[in-house]
This record gives sequence, C-alpha cells and structure tokens, in this order.
Amino acid sequence: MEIYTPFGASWISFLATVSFCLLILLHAYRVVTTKPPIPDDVPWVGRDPSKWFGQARARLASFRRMPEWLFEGYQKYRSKPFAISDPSGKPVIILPRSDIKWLLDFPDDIISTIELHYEVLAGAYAFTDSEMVKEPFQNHVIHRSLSRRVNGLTEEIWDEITAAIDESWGIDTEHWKDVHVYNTMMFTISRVSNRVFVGLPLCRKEEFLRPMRAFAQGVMFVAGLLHFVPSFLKPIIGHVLAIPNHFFYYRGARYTVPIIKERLANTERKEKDPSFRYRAPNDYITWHIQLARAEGRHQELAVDRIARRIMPINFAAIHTTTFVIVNALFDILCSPPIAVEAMPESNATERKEGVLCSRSAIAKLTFADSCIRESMRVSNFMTRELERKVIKKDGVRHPGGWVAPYGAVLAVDGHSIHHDPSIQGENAGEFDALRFHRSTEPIEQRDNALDKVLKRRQVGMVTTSDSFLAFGHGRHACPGRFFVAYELKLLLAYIAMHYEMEPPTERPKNTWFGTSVLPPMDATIRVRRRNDESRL
Ligand code: HEM
Repeated sequence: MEIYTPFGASWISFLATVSFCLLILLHAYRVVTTKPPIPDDVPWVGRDPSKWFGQARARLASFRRMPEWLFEGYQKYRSKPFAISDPSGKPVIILPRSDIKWLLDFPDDIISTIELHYEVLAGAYAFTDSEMVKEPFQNHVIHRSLSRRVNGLTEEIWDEITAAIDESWGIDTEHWKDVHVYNTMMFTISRVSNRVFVGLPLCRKEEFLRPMRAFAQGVMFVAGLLHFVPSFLKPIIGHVLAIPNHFFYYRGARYTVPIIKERLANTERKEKDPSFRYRAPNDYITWHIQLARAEGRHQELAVDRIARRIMPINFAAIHTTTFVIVNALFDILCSPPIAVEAMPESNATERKEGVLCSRSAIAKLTFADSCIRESMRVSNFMTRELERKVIKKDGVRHPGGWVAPYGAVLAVDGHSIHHDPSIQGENAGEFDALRFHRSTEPIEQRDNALDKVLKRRQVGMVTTSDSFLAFGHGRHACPGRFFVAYELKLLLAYIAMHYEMEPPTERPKNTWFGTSVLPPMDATIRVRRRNDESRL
C-alpha cells in the first residue's frame, strides 16, 4: 500500500526530515535559552537582557556595531571588565589594561591560546588535520628558530624583495604606472615569506604560492561559516566545507614533498657519513627537521606532517604581514611629507654600506621602524588582542571576586588602548610617523650610547608591552615579528630607494568587519622607477 507523506517520498526520508527539523528546533531552543559563560557580576555592553532573543540580536548587531561598543565599554568601564557579544556567537569578557599581567601569568593548562585557536579557527576541520592546531609543533619551530636564524637570512630577504617588487611594480623609468597596492604587496609578501619557509626556486612559483594564499582564505571561510552551523551538524558540514583546503594542501604538497624527502635523505646521509658534503639550507624545512630530531619527535619527521605544517605557517604569515604593509604604505604616503621623507633614510645607509642587508644597516632604519610601529598602533587590523580560553574545569577567579567559568573567552581591547591619548600621547587617533622615533630624542642629545640603544629597544617595532599589543604580549607574543621587522623595513627601504610615488589625495578608508579592520583592498597608487640620477 502506498503511504502518503507530505514529501511524496518514503517513510524513511519523511522520518529523516522530521528528525532533522526537530534537531534544528532543539538547537534554536538551546541557542536562545543557554546562558552564555559570562558571570552575572560582569556588565554587558551592546546587549539588552530585558529584550527577547537578546543574545541572538546582539550577535547579529555585533557585525556592524563593534566599534561603538568597544568605545562605549572602554569609556564606561575603563578599569573594569565588561562582556560583549561577538559575530561568532560566543561572547567575550573584555579585560581592562590593568588586568593584562593577571591574564598572562596563568599557565597554558588554565588559560589557553591553543584551545582558543582550536575553537575560533575551527581547528577540527579547517587545517585538514586537527593536529595542526591541537599540537602546533610549527609554532614551536618558529619560536625556537626564526628569531635566531633571521640574521643569516637578510641577503635572501633583500634579494626576494628586489625580484618581487621589480616584477610587480616594474622597472620602467620613463612612464608612471598604476599599481594595485594590496595585490602587489600580497604577491611580494607571499614570495618573501616562502623564501624563508621553503627557499628558492619554489618561493617564486605561482602554482605553489596560489594554494598557500587560498588556504589561508579557506581557513577563515570554514571557521566563519561554522560559527553559524549547529554543533551536531559541524562534524559533517565542517568536513564538507574544508574540502577545498585539502585540495589546496595537495596542490602545495606536490612541490614541497619532493624537497622534504630530499632534505630528510641528505640529513640522514650526512649523519651517517660526515664526509658527505652537504649544507642544509637555512629555511623552515631544515629548522623543523633539526628540531624534531633534536627533541626525538619522530612523528614530526613524517614527510606528510612536515608538508602540512607549512600551511598554518603561511596562514600566520601572509595576510597579517600584507595587511600591515598596505596600511603602513597608505599611512605614510597620505600623511605630511615628513613621513615620506623619513623613508629614504635608507639611501644614506645604503650608500655608506653598499648593501642594505647587514644587521647593523637594518638597525639604522630607525625612521622606518617608527613608521611601521606607528601604523600598527593606529591602523591595526586586529581590534581584540590576547584572546584566551579558560580551560580549568572550575574556572578562574578574577581579582574583582567573580569567577570566569570553564569555556569563557577573555581578551583585551587593543584597539582602544592603541587610541587612548592618556597612554599614547597627543593625537592618539592620528598617524604620526615619527612618534616613536621622537620619544628616543632627549636621550640621544645626552649622547649616551647605551641609553640610546635601550630606549630604542623599548619603542622598537618588535617590542610588545601593555600599550603596544599588535603582536600580542607575553610568552605567546608573535614569534614571527623579528622576521616581519626585517622584511618590512627592507621592503620600505627598497621602495623608497627605487620608486617615486604619487600619493592618493586622501587616505583610502579601512573597513570594520566584525572584530577586524580591513585595509583598503582596491586602492592603487602611481609609481615610477627612479633612474640613477633621480635617486635621493
Ligand atoms: C605583521 C605581521 C604579523 C602580525 C601583526 C602578527 C600578529 C600576531 C598576534 C597578535 C599573535 C597572537 C599573540 C598573542 O596571543 O599574544 C600572533 C601569534 C603567532 N604568530 Fe604572528 N603576526 C604576524 C606575522 C607572523 C609571521 C610572519 C609568522 C611566522 C613566520 C607568525 C607566526 C605566529 C605564530 C606561530 C603565532 C602563535 C604563537 C603562540 O601561540 O605561541 N606571525 N601573531
């Protein structure tokens, strides 16, 4: 007998559809009724608990109202924590600057960055292998090796900048050319980063770089969409959404796997036969192999494992650095001429020292250092910093007496701290290219070399503090920043030495999107290669 169902299909599909609808309803009910992990003593900004569906409404509003909420919370609560809704659906407790030490003093098994990344970046799916985020050996390699090895890499960095900028901005000294700043910087940064991760010639191969860039976007796509998927569907939808990321990995692995195999074989042969003439290149692959061997982490020596680890490193490096240099270029070019004049300081250094890639020559790029740090302060693309998740089962007690429960997300409002005149000084909301450089001046007049070095270090681009949080702060502060400092200072120097630039009439606007502030992605500038006579 034919049984009628509303869908004209069998009982099985009817039951499956009804169960699915019930699960969705159950999920919606849980979303509306579950109490967020925010203690009652912590006040909310941007959420009216008296309204129906207050949490869901605040979540939606958080896409566009984040800047005003951060401003309101910072003004109103200054030295007290407050809670704020988030586009991800998980509210965040924003701690005041005075709580930074308290937050950073907790060990990782009580308040964790890894667990936070695992949740926020959909670590179970987006990176193709959950181990990439759960057990981030690649971060350990970068922490241990990059800052120590970067000095030996300056010539490579300079060489790659030269090749990438000459190719993307051109070498025509006659005609002006419109260049797309975001695209050409993305091109340059992905090449320079991969010069340090995988070396030549792979770092110049677009067929390899394209999947590296696409993977980073893919991670953000999967993580962003999964925030809107009910938990019971995540294991299915998460894996489906991550399919392109697997594809990007395999596209990249076609090139990295043979290099890794050869590197492993040579390393082994050298160990067995010291007379074998082999010097491993100075890049991420070598550092990874050496550290895994030194620490007896045999599973990290699997070829596939090493190839996979190169993906999250690219994720951490490419877009972040591109955003920073795009902002820095527009901030410099669209501010009073002093900023632009500051850039060619590199010429004097270069003339004196021949090439600009010694450690001492880079240390002299103090104007460039100040310009980039100032741009990272005022135009930072991240608004929340030091995001951590409470993973102690019974939570952590705040000095204010309340308890942040298991699962609560804690963070600091870096945006407001970076724009606060009582912390940053006059015109805190404006780009002042030499703000940090000037702050070393009184000591320079006294001409005490040691004081000068110490003072410069305090305001140097890689120095984090509770008032400069663009690279985070504490033991999880970005370990890539030492490389970034070399890379971006040399890039600015190269551009200033070799190109005339016509600034846009006004600074193209950055765009708030949820908790991020994106740099201008469509803006162009006009450039012309200097001929030798016109070089400053
Ligand atoms: C201008 C570019 C960059 C910016 C603004 C930036 C910013 C950050 C920030 C804010 C954090 C979190 C710090 C914290 O929670 O306290 C971080 C972590 C990290 N960054 Fe960067 N980053 C940049 C470039 C890089 C590069 C080039 C690399 C690799 C070569 C890198 C590797 C990492 C790693 C491995 C971590 C995790 C550290 C840990 O959890 O211990 N970053 N970065």
